[in-house]
Amino acid sequence: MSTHVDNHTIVHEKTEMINEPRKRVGILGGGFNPVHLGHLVMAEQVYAQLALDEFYLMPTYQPPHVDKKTVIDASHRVAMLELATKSNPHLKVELEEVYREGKSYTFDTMESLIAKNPNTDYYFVIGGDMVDYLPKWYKIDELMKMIQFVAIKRSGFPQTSDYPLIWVDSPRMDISSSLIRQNIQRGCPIKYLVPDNVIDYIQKKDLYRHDN
Ligand SMILES: Nc1ncnc2c1ncn2[C@@H]1O[C@H](COP(=O)(O)OP(=O)(O)OP(=O)(O)O)[C@@H](O)[C@H]1O
Ligand SMILES: O=C(O)c1ccc[n+]([C@@H]2O[C@H](COP(=O)([O-])O)[C@@H](O)[C@H]2O)c1
Repeated sequence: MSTHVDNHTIVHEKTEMINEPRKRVGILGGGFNPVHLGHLVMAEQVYAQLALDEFYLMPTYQPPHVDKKTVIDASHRVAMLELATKSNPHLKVELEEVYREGKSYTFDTMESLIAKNPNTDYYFVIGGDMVDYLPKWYKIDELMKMIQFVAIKRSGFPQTSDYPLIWVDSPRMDISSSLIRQNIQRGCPIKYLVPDNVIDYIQKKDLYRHDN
């Protein structure tokens, strides 16, 4: 087999890339400490309402801001995400930040993902509670030019921003990872708040009972 590549082949390949429809990919970044039904409902709603091609849940390695609490080891958070997304063919887990380690600044992550996938348009999803905090994100103005932010409307939080966000309406769910951790510590149920296979994992590994 010849490995010779002539100019005609290169031009042909470039034309193919240009003609290829751009891929539309959603990302929900978070601690997922642990993943809960609120995350999964948001992901599914944005995937469907924006007619995306794929959707990724992306665990942080280390939350980017110091005022955030610590998270348990990434290996457990990833294992729970794998279990939670197993039955849904278009929900996947993105491990970019876990592999990179260190603080998970979204700018660094998206710069790397865009370099690896230049034919993809990214839709980065955040809860409505995080919108007011966007001006404090690392290199936010550059990040805004690189990706499209999508905000999920959340009760009790304003639905306005100076940034060009897409607002998506999703069933309001008053669930958070903090609530799940609190329930576990207090011996309160987490059934129907977290997928059953994730509950099994939490019990088997004895997570969250002793610390937050
Ligand atoms: N119930 C929910 N409704 C809307 N957005 C949510 C909900 N739960 C989490 N989010 C959003 O999902 C993203 C990832 O959140 P994260 O993994 O930190 O979960 P969390 O439940 O907010 O965690 P914690 O309680 O530990 O702060 C964030 O943008 C957050 O605003
Ligand atoms: O890059 C930043 O400055 C930045 C600041 C706050 C949050 N984020 C990202 O927003 C996502 C949700 O954050 P959190 O703290 O609610 O888990 C997660 O992917 C973080 O990396 C990113």
